[in-house]
Amino acid sequence: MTMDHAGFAQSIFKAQPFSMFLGAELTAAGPDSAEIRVTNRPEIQQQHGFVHGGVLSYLADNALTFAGGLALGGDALTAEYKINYVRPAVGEYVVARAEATVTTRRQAVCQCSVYVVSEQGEERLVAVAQGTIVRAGKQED
Ligand SMILES: CC(C)(COP(=O)(O)OP(=O)(O)OC[C@H]1O[C@@H](n2cnc3c(N)ncnc32)[C@H](O)[C@@H]1OP(=O)(O)O)[C@@H](O)C(=O)NCCC(=O)NCCSC(=O)Cc1ccccc1
Repeated sequence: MTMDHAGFAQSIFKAQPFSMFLGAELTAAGPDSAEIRVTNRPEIQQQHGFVHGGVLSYLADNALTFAGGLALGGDALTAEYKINYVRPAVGEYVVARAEATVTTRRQAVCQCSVYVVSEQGEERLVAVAQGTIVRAGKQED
């Protein structure tokens, strides 16, 4: 049976109160990839008017884990990730695109790029992240 990746991912995403609080949208999901966006607004910015690093981290964390969870075929959690903020995010919205680079029995190593998008639709890379996503659930011994 073919898995409905987008439907499965949307059902989990909509059950995340924090994602709903931020007004985030899961805009794409595939067998080993995910895209999440947040519209820029003053409430998510830091004191210089840049999108707060915590929001960029949220986007990377969530996109990495959706990509990894889809690649692993079920419920998953972020074990760790690392992020580089390479340019301030100033624009209309921020979007994170993640994919699983390596998937093994227990874990998926995933990479993510976060872009800020201008009113004209121009994308600029603002952060890059890599994380390890593991299967969720207790070990049955
Ligand atoms: C500054 C650095 C970290 C390092 O730069 P370097 O390696 O020396 O490289 P370089 O100088 O080449 O710059 C690279 C690019 O960056 C641009 N640019 C640089 N500075 C500015 C500027 N002032 N304004 C505008 N743009 C600036 C620069 O034009 C260039 O862009 P381009 O290639 O021409 O298009 C840079 O990577 C960066 O800003 N990252 C994003 C950091 C970020 O947004 N963090 C999250 C928010 S903080 C937070 O939430 C937490 C918090 C808690 C408590 C209190 C406060 C905050």
